[in-house]
Amino acid sequence: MKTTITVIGVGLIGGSIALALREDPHNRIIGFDVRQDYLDRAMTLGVLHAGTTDLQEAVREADVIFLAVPVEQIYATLDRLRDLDLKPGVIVTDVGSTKSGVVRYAEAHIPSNVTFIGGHPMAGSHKSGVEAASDRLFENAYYVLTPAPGTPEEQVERLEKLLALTRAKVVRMDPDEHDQVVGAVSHFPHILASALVNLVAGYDDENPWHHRLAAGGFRDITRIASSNPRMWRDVLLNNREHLLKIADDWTKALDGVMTLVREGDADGIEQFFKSARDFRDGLPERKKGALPPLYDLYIDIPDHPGEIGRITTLLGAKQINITNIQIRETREDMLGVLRITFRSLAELEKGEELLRYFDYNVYRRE
Ligand SMILES: NC(=O)c1ccc[n+]([C@@H]2O[C@H](COP(=O)([O-])OP(=O)(O)OC[C@H]3O[C@@H](n4cnc5c(N)ncnc54)[C@H](O)[C@@H]3O)[C@@H](O)[C@H]2O)c1
Ligand SMILES: O=C(O)C(=O)C[C@]1(C(=O)O)C=C[C@@H](O)C=C1
Repeated sequence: MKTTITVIGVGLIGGSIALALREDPHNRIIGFDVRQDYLDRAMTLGVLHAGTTDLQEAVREADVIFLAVPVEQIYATLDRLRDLDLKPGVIVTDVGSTKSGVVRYAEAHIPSNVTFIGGHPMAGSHKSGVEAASDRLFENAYYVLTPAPGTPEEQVERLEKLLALTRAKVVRMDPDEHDQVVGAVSHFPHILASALVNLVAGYDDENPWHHRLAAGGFRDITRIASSNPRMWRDVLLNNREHLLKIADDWTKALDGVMTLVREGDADGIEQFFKSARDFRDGLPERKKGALPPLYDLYIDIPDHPGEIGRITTLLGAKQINITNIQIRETREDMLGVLRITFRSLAELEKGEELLRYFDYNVYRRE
C-alpha cells in the first residue's frame, strides 16, 4: 500500500523532508509550490515523484500533508485547505519555526476529519531553496511535535513513524514552551547576528577596513545573518512576546558585562567568559549526516573558458546530480577552484573518481 505525502512549499525544509521520506519506496511524494520553476528544479534533482501548482490536485490523495512554507503562509494555506477535497483522516503538519499561533489557528480552522499536528525540525541553514535540501538535514537533530491534548494518539504515532525516516529525534512539547525555548536559542540569536552585521555595516561606511578585517570571529557569529529575510520577518512577528522578554534580559546581561568593563573588573570579565565557555562546551554535539563539507568537492580548474562546462557535462553524462556549484577564490598559482556540492556521499565519490580519471586535481577540503 502506497502512502501519499504532499509537501506544500518545496524549498530547503520541504525538499529535505521529501528526500528523507522518499527513501521508503512505499511513499509517493507530491510537491506543491507557487513557483513552477522551483517544482521543475525539484523534479530535476529527484526530490519529488510529481509536482503541481494546482493545490487541489496536490492534496486530493494525500495521507499526510507537510506545510513547509514561511510561517505567515501557513495560515493562508490552512485557509485554502478548508475549501478543498481531502482524504478523511489526513494528517496535516507544518514545519514552521514558531508554534503557538499556528497551532491555535489550526485548531480553530481545520475541518473535523483532518488531524493537525504542529511540527518543527530543529535543523536548517542560512541557505534557502530546494538546491540546498538534503536527505540527511535532520539526522540526529530534534524534531519537535506539538500535538494538542485531544489529538488521537494513533495519528501522532503515525506521523512519528513516518518522521523516523528523517533520522531525527522526535519529541513532543507544548507550543508555548517551544516558542520560549526556541526564541532564546534560535530566534533571538538571528536578531543579534543581523543587528551586529548592521552595526558593523554602518561603521564600514565610514571606514572600509571593517569588512576587510572581518575574520573568523565575525564570520562565525554572523553566518545566520545571511538567512532569508522574509522567513525571519514571519518568525519575529509570530513570537513577539517571548522575544521582547528575552530582549529585556539581554539588555540587562549586556549592561552587566559592560559594567565589568567600565570598572576594569578583571576577575569578573574572566568569569563572564569562563561561564559562557563552560555552557557552550557542554552543548551536545550533533553528529549530523549532512554537514555540507562532507558532500563538497574542490577541483582545481585551469583558468580558461569552457572548463566549468566540461566538468558539469562529464558529471551529467554519468547521471551524477549536483546541488550547487561555486567558483572559489583564485589561487596564487593562477588556478581557479571550483566547489561542487553533491547531494549524497555516494554521488560525491562517483564524481571524485570520474574527475580524477580525467586528470583533474580533486580534493575534499578547501
Ligand atoms: N530555514 C531553516 O533553517 C528552517 C529550519 C526549520 C524550519 N524552518 C521553517 O520552514 C519553513 C520553510 O522554510 P525554508 O527555509 O524551507 O524556506 P524556503 O524559502 O527554502 O522554501 C519555502 C518554499 O515555499 C514556497 N512558498 C511560499 N509561499 C507559498 C505558498 N503560499 N504556497 C506554496 N508554496 C509557497 C516558496 O516558493 C519556496 O519554494 C518556514 O516556515 C521556516 O520557518 C526553516
Ligand atoms: O543552521 C542554521 O542556519 C539555522 O539557522 C537553523 C535554525 C536554527 O536557528 O538553529 C533556524 C531556524 C529553525 O527554525 C531551526 C533551525
